[in-house]
Amino acid sequence: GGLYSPGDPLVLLQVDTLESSVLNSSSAWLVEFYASWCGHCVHFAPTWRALAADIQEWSPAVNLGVLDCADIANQKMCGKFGITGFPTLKSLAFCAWYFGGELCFVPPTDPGDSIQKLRQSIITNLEMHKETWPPACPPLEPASVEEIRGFFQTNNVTYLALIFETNDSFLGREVTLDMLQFENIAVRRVLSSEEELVKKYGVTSFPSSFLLIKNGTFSRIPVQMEARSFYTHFLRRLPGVMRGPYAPIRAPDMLIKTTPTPRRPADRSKVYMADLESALHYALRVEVARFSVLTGERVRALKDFVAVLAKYFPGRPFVRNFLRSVDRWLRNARESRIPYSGLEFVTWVGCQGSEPHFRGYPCSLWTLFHLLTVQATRHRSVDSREAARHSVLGAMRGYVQSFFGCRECAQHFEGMAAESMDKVRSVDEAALWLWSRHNRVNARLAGTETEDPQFPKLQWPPPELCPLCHSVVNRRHVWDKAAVLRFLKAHFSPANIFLDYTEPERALVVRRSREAKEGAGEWAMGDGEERGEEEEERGENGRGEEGEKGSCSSCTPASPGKGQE
Ligand SMILES: Cc1cc2nc3c(=O)[nH]c(=O)nc-3n(C[C@H](O)[C@H](O)[C@H](O)COP(=O)(O)OP(=O)(O)OC[C@H]3O[C@@H](n4cnc5c(N)ncnc54)[C@H](O)[C@@H]3O)c2cc1C
Repeated sequence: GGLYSPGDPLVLLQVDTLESSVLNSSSAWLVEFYASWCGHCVHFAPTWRALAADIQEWSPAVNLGVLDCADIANQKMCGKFGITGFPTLKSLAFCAWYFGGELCFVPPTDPGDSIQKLRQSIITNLEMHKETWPPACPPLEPASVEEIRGFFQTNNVTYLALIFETNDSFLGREVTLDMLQFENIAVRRVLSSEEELVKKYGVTSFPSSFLLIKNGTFSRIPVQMEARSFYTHFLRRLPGVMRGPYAPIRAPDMLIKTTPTPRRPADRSKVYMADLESALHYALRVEVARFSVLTGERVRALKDFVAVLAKYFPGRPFVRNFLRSVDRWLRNARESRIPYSGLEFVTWVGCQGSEPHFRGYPCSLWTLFHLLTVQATRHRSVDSREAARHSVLGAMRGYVQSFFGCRECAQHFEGMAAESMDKVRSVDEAALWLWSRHNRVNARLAGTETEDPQFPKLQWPPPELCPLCHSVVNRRHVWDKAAVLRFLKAHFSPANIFLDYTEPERALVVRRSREAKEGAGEWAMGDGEERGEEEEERGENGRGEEGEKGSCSSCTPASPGKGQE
């Protein structure tokens, strides 16, 4: 389930229905690619729904759809469309790209736009595709004197409504599309510059509209206001005008399979390895993989992120081996371009929301980074270059900037980072910095529609988790930072990570692509036919069966003294 339901006046697409209904369709499609976990998509959904309702009548020519890129099944398709942030609007214009492999997107519309602006930009986009005009779409260009003169000879309708307007007005085109499903009437726009027609009908104000009847008579359309809804209301009630047999496209909705996710009871005082591993997979295999090729800043961000993970992630041995291999591979890769492909399992436990669009990935990403900042306090680095390479906050900043799909979240986070991240002087301060910035985000989001009612956004840790963190001075709440730091170190410690609901161990492999040409490689996680040097690196308890139950102290990279550096 995503943010939309089958009752909404738009088409819920899935990877299979996208192929069958959108590609090669006789109408134009505007598809919102969203991620159900993305707060800004939650905010945008009412706008998109309202737009769909507003232009429902245009549906033989223009259809609105949605595709949830957070749904693993759709991931590849989203990658194919080059979706790198959410929400993204793309118009899939009816041209032959599916056959020719050519993508013909129009520039995405700004999700902050009003319904009117979005509606008008649909028309503008349609008009940019003159050669590939959707067969189901009526002509929208201005009418000429000749066309009007011979109109009733060439068209079998009783009425022709002429909307006189200035060039920049969208009214005529909107009413034309609004009347698309109605028979026995046509609507054409006439520009105010079309002097002969303006004179002929005695038009004195723009916009205004005239009704021509097949028997040769004409009259001004009497409306209270020269506006879209008044025109369509009048025209749809003319005698002999009725709705045609067009049936809107709804069928694909039926194909949407929603498998209810089982509730996984979780304890709020614990951290779950399933969330952390899911965050890793989602980050590396979904978010990073959205970019078909990585270059420049993104390569650096990925390298820093993986370096930090390889050093600090207290994972099961096979995950740690995997991270170290990726790190090594990324560091040694001379190539500046790194293509790769995807992988697919994600289970939320501590981050499971009461609805599928709550919590999940962003929750696990916060958890992962808190854990990493705390792990870093356990490794004192002597070499400052080494320390810089393993700066958790720097890696988080780079990751969020380069890859985090919720682009507005990324902007907010970057704002906070730019303001104060460089003032952080120690690993302890880094853990506290992230804690306090996360609390700022919690405060900003409390009470908004992205808040899961069952997990209200509170200042964290609440008194029941850490009584000592809170005190009151002069009747004002104050945090005891030393207590908070102690609490963070205990909460995000390997001993507090539980393995409930983790997937069984898999061998995760980094390999050079078989097809790799010179200068390019691939990295992939697989079921592991190709175990290379990673095999030798397996930890002492390679199978980790004990570790499947209880906490994860046995799967940590060892305590500081044990020399994992
Ligand atoms: C970098 C970043 C920026 C974001 N910006 C936005 C935004 O601008 N707008 C938007 O709508 N959403 C944003 N989000 C998403 C949002 O912050 C939440 O992650 C999401 O709404 C899920 O909330 P949640 O209730 O699961 O708890 P989360 O806030 O995700 O927290 C996850 C878990 O971390 C623990 N926790 C909570 N607070 C703290 C803390 N202060 N210190 C340590 N641990 C803590 C708790 O155990 C909590 O369950 C952002 C996410 C990230 C990762």
